[in-house]
Amino acid sequence: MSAKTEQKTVSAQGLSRHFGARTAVDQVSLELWQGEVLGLLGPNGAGKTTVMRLLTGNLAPSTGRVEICGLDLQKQTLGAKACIGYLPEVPPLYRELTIDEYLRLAVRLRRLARSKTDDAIRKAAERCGLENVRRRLIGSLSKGYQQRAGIAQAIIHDPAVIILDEPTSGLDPNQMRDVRSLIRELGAVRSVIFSTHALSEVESVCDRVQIINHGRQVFEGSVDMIKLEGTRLEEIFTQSTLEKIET
Ligand SMILES: Nc1ncnc2c1ncn2[C@@H]1O[C@H](COP(=O)(O)OP(=O)(O)OP(=O)(O)O)[C@@H](O)[C@H]1O
Repeated sequence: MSAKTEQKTVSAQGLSRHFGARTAVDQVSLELWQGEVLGLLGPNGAGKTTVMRLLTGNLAPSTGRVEICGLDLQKQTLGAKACIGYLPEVPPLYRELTIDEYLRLAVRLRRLARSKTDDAIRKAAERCGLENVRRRLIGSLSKGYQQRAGIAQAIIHDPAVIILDEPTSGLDPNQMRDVRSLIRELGAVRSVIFSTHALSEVESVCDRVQIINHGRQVFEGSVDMIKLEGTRLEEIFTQSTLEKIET
């Protein structure tokens, strides 16, 4: 798998988030190092998106704290957010813009220096395999290419931490394979957290997996260790998310 280093990039402790009487996330902690890919798993409504929104500073926690590259997300917000790239579940795309125009907008939103704009767009487009469609309207591209555009905006500022909410959802098998290998490439030198419902994806792409159920962390472990022990992730998932029926 990838080359994990000693550099801790994400540290989230005791994160909870309530929406009125509903607890979406309950005391979740999470750590990530440079060169690591973490898969976030859980049934529908488990709290994965909410955890990601808390980690990216798009949502304030009810309790707990998040550090990104040693910066407190709530107190040193701008610095911490500059280290994060985020692809939400519904990618923030503008169908009427070309890829180039869209990435130019992403550069401006990230307040990168003007002199770095062209280079940043070229690198992000190259990394995401978008070189040949830079002048095409986003609305005219396939879902796979649109997803790549979403990832390109997330990495435009070369962040240390990349957070992707279901990046392969709705893609065909070839597009899935491409996005998975992109995640692996990104995770080789950065830190990536992504959510998915595809367990095989976690086994092939991730270094570690964390399972959430009803807002609580119910499993955390290394993918290599799971394989070494001869256990199947599917079994672990079923066991840790199984609803116990009271008799
Ligand atoms: N803004 C909100 N207001 C009220 N409840 C919310 C809000 N956002 C999320 N929730 C609730 O929090 C819980 C967790 O939702 P979340 O979207 O984080 O789950 P998820 O694991 O990402 O689900 P899925 O796999 O279906 O995308 C759900 O019960 C959801 O209804």
